[in-house]
Amino acid sequence: MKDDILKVLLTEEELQAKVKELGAQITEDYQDKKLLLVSVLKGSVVFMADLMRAIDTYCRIDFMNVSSYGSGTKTTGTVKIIKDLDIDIAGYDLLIVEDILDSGKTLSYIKKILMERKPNSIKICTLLDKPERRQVPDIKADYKGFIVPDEFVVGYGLDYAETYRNLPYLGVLKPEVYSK
Ligand SMILES: O=P(O)(O)OC[C@H]1O[C@H](OP(=O)(O)OP(=O)(O)O)[C@H](O)[C@@H]1O
Ligand code: HPA
Ligand SMILES: [Mg+2]
Repeated sequence: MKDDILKVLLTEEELQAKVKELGAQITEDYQDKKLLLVSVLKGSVVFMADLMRAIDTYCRIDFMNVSSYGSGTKTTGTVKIIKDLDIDIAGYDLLIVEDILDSGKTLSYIKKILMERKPNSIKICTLLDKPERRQVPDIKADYKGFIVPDEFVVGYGLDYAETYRNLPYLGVLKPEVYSK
C-alpha cells in the first residue's frame, strides 16, 4: 500500500498536533454549550475519533452518512443520505466534523437540512480545506486544520475507491494507481 504513495503532504505528527490545537479551541468555545459532534461518515471517522478525545468539555456524538463521490475522484454533484442522525437535534449546539471541504456540495447540503431541524447553533470543523475547487462559494468552515492544494489526497480517513483510509498520514497517490 505504501508503494502507491507519491508524496506525503501532512505527516502523522503534523496531523496530531493540529487536532490537539483544534480540540483546545473547541473546548474553550463550547464550555457552556450543549455540544453535539456530528461526524460525516465515512471520511471523517479518523479525524472524529482523534478530535473528540482532544475536547475536554461535555459532548455527545452522532453520525450521518452521505456520499457524493462514488468510486471516483470527482463529485457527482448529487449528495445522497445513506444514514441520518439518530437523535433529535433541537436545542443542541452542533459541530459538524468533516475530513475535507472540497466543492462544498456535501457540507452545504448537510448544513441546510440540519438547520431546518432547529438546533441552537451549527458550526463546521473541517480538517482540510481545498478552496481552489469550491463550487459553492458561501460555505465556510468555522474551524479549519489545513489548506491543501488542488490534488486528490488520501489517508487519515480519506479514500480513493474506498481504499487508503487507514494511512496515518495524508498523501497523494502515484498517477499509475488510477489506471489500475
Ligand atoms: O466538498 P465536496 O466536494 O462535497 O467533498 C467533500 C466530501 O467528499 C468526501 O466524502 P464522500 O462523498 O467521498 O464519502 P466518504 O466520506 O464516505 O468518503 C469527503 O469525505 C467529504 O465528505
Ligand atoms: O481530495 C480528496 N480525497 C478524498 N476524498 C475526497 N473527497 C473530496 N475531495 C477528496
Ligand atoms: Mg465524506
